[in-house]
Amino acid sequence: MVNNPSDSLSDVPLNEPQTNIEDILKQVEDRPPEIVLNEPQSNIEDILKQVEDAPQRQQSSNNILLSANGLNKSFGGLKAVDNATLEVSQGSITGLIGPNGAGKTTLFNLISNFIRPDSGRVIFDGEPVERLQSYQIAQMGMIRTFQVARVLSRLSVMENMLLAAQKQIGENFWNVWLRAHELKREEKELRERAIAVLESVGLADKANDYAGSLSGGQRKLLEMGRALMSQPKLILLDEPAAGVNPTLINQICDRILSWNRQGMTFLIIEHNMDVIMSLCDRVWVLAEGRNLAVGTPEEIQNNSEVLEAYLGQ
Ligand SMILES: Nc1ncnc2c1ncn2[C@@H]1O[C@H](COP(=O)(O)OP(=O)(O)OP(=O)(O)O)[C@@H](O)[C@H]1O
Repeated sequence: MVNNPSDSLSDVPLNEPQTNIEDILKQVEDRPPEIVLNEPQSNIEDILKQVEDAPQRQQSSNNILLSANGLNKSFGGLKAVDNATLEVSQGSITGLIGPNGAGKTTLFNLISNFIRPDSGRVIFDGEPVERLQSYQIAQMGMIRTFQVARVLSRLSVMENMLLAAQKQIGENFWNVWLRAHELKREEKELRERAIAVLESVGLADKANDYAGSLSGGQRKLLEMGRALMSQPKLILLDEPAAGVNPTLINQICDRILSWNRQGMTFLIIEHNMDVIMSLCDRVWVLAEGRNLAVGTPEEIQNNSEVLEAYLGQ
């Protein structure tokens, strides 16, 4: 006689699954000790990390938005940045100056992680960032510009602005292409914001021109506008006045001051001392990769070591 499957099922005692659960619970209880030991180890690491970070979190609550400590970077035998320290207070315009080759741009690159430090620590907005990718730092709200403005020449000024508003996910072609397509959804709101920012940098009438047709100074203004589109917490400007005519320099300074009054924090590398003196609350001086001085613009202007470093050049 062939067994009916339903008959055989009905033969299974009802309490069988309960027995299985008990077995499973027993197995969990009997887990090998090494599995259990792993858990406290990772907790201890977490706790140590929290203790390590505690002073910096404290600093952050003391109004320090960015702090770099003991940063080092060598290129072959050349120590470009040598145990450098720098702090930027929330809401400030902080200057970074020094003779040619002092290591200012390298320090910018280390802070924004365009290059990795050999050692040292960077805390941004209360978090250590020296191990993050540069795009992750940008996503956290630290945006930088370059000595030679990096605009997308074959796109219009407006397209440059719209792309900058997207979450920074790296600069390769496909990421840019993906971003361009994602834009469709939120375009209206972004366009309104872009027009407002372009008006504030005096480029609204160039919105439909190719970015490549702009002058060097206008590209710098566009780069600053792009930085603002992502609504950052801190903007790092690398020589905003270099190669720019005096009228545009005044316009750039006005814009920086006006955005600062609205709450934006800036760290600025600049050789033009008039710009540094008129904009900055506090100035850090580097020479040969090392910290030489820090103080108000007036203090720095009258610091004999700083004058010597520049004259020595
Ligand atoms: N990628 C690199 N490879 C080798 N050397 C480098 C590199 N980048 C910078 N340097 C060297 O490191 C030193 C510091 O350069 P850096 O550009 O940071 O100085 P800087 O203060 O920004 O100078 P400047 O005011 O002229 O722009 C210089 O001697 C420079 O030649």
